[in-house]
Amino acid sequence: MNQLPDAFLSRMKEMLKDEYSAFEASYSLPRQYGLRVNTLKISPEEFQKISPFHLTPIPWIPNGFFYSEEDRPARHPYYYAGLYYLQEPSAMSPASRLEIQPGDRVLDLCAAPGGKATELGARLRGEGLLAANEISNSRAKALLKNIELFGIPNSFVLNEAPYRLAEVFPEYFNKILVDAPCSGEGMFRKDPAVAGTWTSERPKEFAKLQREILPAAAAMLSPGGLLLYSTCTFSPEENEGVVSFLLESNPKLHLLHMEGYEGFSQGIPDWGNGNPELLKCVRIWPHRMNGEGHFMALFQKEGSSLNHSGADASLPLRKEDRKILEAFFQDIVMPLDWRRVEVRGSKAYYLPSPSPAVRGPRFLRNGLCLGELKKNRFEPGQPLALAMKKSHYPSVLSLAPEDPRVIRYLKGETLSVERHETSRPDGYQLVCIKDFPLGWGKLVRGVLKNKYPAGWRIR
Ligand SMILES: C[S@@+](CC[C@H](N)C(=O)[O-])C[C@H]1O[C@@H](n2cnc3c(N)ncnc32)[C@H](O)[C@@H]1O
Repeated sequence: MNQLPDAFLSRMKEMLKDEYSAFEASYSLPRQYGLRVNTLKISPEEFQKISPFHLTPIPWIPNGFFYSEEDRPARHPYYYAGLYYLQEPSAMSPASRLEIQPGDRVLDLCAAPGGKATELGARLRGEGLLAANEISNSRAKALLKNIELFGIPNSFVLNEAPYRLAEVFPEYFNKILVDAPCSGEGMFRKDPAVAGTWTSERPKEFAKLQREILPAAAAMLSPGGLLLYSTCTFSPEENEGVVSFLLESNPKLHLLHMEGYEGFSQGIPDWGNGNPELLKCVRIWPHRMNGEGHFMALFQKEGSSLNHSGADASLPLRKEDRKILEAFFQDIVMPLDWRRVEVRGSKAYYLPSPSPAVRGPRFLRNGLCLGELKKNRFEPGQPLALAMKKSHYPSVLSLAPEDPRVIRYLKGETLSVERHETSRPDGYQLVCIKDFPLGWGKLVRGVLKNKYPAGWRIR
């Protein structure tokens, strides 16, 4: 670990007093590696059975595991099947403490690269809406890819400033996560470069930004709805200070207790405006548990939930498009509500329900991309493959993890396939690793043409 900034250390000394030496000593310990199972695709128990990694459950996250540095799960084909997300263990906490029910209207306002949005989306189980927003265009693209990899079928991916979204979605969402841009003091052990960019001005600058973002989130929260604010930093002004500001400026918001864990510490009222309610906030300290550091506050807005029963907005499907789509989808054993299928340009999408008719915000994706309509035929898309189960498609090439063709498939190479390996001798095959789809291939006389998208291929 490089030398930490002096101004940071002396502020932490003042904050932590007797505990400071334990905090400082935690920086000489190795960082923690975490993996969160995608429960849309596999249960944590089943994953443990098939996983080749050294996993130990993370006690405060039901689907989270510590893994060993030598495991390298980012290189394993299961990663490309979207079976898990690699995430620092304390960063798993915010999404786990925002209760999600299938059917909820969920907004992740600062979502890229998707560490928390993928978990929120998985817990919707395909019902309701996940709106994942990211202000930076390049980061929003990474977010989209992670949402597609996870197979989340009911999402919007947006690229907007929070205040612009607030104009479009007044009191619309009943669950909102604001995992705010912050000075990142809890990242110093994981990513020493963050320590290099820290200055003593950073907390104040970020607190200003957080005070701009949170009112927009509060305006989009429906009565009775829940808002979780989180940062990965320790500075009081970005945490208890910002929470105090939000409570003072929004009298309808109240703090709630979160499901505890022995290592969680309370917020400190004196680090905000002295309001004893701040004790309900949670601080994760690296010297008190096996995580790098986080802060969370869970708010509820007064009132009871509004009924958003507005009709879903989808364009009518042209007869000829539907005919082409039906020819492909008649084979797929996956429930499809045709009122939610929309063709834009040459691409077909499956819209979430609800799918509010909104104008104005920049969308990177509105619904699940099913694939492309070509002249009188349909080419299924990569996001569709990842949102499917092996049992949904009648002809599957199921490869064992150790089969060298898995890596060759992920590299975009053409594969040889024996006749007995698929049910159909030609046409589209859903290529799977064990039971989990990786993408499409098209079989012609024993040769599988690779349909794995060029931008996703491994080198
Ligand atoms: C802590 S990161 C989010 C991490 C993400 N939730 C995850 O778990 O993968 C904060 C995000 O806020 C975005 N951001 C920066 N300025 C912003 C602003 N003014 N309004 C909204 N988001 C902003 C950053 O681009 C960054 O992606």
